[in-house]
Amino acid sequence: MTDSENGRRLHAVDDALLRRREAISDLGDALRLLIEHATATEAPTEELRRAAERIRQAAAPLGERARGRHEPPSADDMRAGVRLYNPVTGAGSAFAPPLEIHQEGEITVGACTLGLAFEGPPSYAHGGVSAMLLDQMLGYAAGASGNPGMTVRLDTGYRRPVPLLTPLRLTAEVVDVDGRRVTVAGSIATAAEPGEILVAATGVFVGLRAEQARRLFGAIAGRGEESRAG
Ligand SMILES: CCCCCCCCCCCCCC(=O)SCCNC(=O)CCNC(=O)[C@H](O)C(C)(C)COP(=O)(O)OP(=O)(O)OC[C@H]1O[C@@H](n2cnc3c(N)ncnc32)[C@H](O)[C@@H]1OP(=O)(O)O
Repeated sequence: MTDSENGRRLHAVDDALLRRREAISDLGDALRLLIEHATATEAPTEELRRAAERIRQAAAPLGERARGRHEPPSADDMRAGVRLYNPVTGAGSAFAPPLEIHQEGEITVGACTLGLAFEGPPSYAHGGVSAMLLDQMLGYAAGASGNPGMTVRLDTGYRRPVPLLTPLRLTAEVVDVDGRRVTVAGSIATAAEPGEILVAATGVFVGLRAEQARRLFGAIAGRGEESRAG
């Protein structure tokens, strides 16, 4: 194969992957709309039954070719941090708000709006949802500082309830690195009043030893090697 033929082939693979990622995001958008409408709906009971039937029909072909627990999604790229089904940030996840995260210097900044599906106390977010957002934010900050790790501790202080259907601003910052142990602090506020902290959290993240990484993720890494080799 000539260089230009090889180049065209790689380009076609990239295009196919990009199209698949777009399709996954599109499906994620549709699922999130479905969840939000299904949570908010006061449609007649018969309409709920018809919708349930149509949704089962739509879901069936998606289940025909499904991956298993140790098989990463074909459109993901773990090394590049592309995780389309992450339940907090994944564009393809039905549950994800999704939270959008970026880095501003040393500070990790996140933005999202929680819909009615995330309700705990009436009109406010469930406390577990706030903890989930903060776990992701703090974990991202640890990774962005060059110290990726798993959460071993997450302390969450709920100062004010987090309003639904309101743009939120989240921040996180590494406060200490002690060997494999990284301590990160973060918070949730509304975008309109970023100075008023609603929820504050401190998390401890531990970088895995090689043996721990092999024990926990060896099966998945093995699959990655196989699919790259193939
Ligand atoms: C741009 C970059 C982007 C990056 C994007 C990435 C985004 C990702 C975001 C993802 C976000 C989501 C992330 C998630 O959701 S991660 C999912 C939730 N977390 C877990 O499932 C972790 C479960 N825990 C374990 O499997 C083990 O504890 C591991 C394997 C992690 C450590 O194994 P082990 O427990 O046997 O420990 P060790 O012998 O190795 O020693 C470890 C060191 O740590 C200290 N320690 C242990 N426990 C605690 C504790 N509770 N408080 C304080 N310190 C603790 C310990 O004393 C020792 O310190 P030292 O004695 O050496 O000083």
